Amino acid sequence: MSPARRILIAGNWKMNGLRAAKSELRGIVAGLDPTLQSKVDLLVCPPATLLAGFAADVAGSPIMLGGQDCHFNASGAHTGDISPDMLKDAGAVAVIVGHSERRGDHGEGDAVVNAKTKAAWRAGLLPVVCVGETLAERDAGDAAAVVARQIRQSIPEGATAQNLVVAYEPIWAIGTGRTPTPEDVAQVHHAIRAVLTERFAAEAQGIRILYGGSVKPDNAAILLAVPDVDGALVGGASLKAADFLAIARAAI
Ligand SMILES: O=C[C@H](O)COP(=O)(O)O
Repeated sequence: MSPARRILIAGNWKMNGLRAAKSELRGIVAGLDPTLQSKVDLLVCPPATLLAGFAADVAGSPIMLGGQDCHFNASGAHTGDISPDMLKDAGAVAVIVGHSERRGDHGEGDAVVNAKTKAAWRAGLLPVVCVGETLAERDAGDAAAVVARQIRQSIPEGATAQNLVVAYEPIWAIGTGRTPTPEDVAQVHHAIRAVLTERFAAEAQGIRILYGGSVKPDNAAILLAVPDVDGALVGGASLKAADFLAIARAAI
């Protein structure tokens, strides 16, 4: 973790959470302390149905809200979709794009992720662009190459340290309790930094690269200490305020 890059701990609630889950959000806000606030950025990405209702609860706190996906258009005839402008209007400052569950469940390829990233920028949102390899790709020794290709194709020209976050999420580690070794994480994050540098020169040094995939309170410190890991994208463990805060505290 470079001192120039602030740690970001992001929670992706995925398709979990009814209005009563607001108690967990309030628990996160209540659990903040000055040390945590001074060293770590915290982002909560609830389902879109909860965003607007959560905005009042984070007002005045440093907790940021984000969407989990967006359309690449600002408005129009796209039944069931949500635009980045709508997310912003509901209180989001960021949006996850290219999550492997979107890529897998909805057939979203790198070109679509690229368009969504541009759309997020147009709306003034910070995109968190997800990349990651399948187990077969890892077993074939292709993890770094797959991720490098996704970085080249999913991220448009114009990325800067301020307008982009990358999340490396090996698909086989998501929700499985399995994680790569710290050495494996370091190797892929180094490869990501190298491609970002090739494309965005000095800006790449400031772009945060998060690790995601079965991050829990008991493994967070080890994963967050890996070079070039600038934070975490947390799924299951972000649903409980105590676990999310424990992961954030493990970063400092
Ligand atoms: O976006 C979050 C990731 O997919 C990780 O999910 P997980 O922490 O439940 O493995």
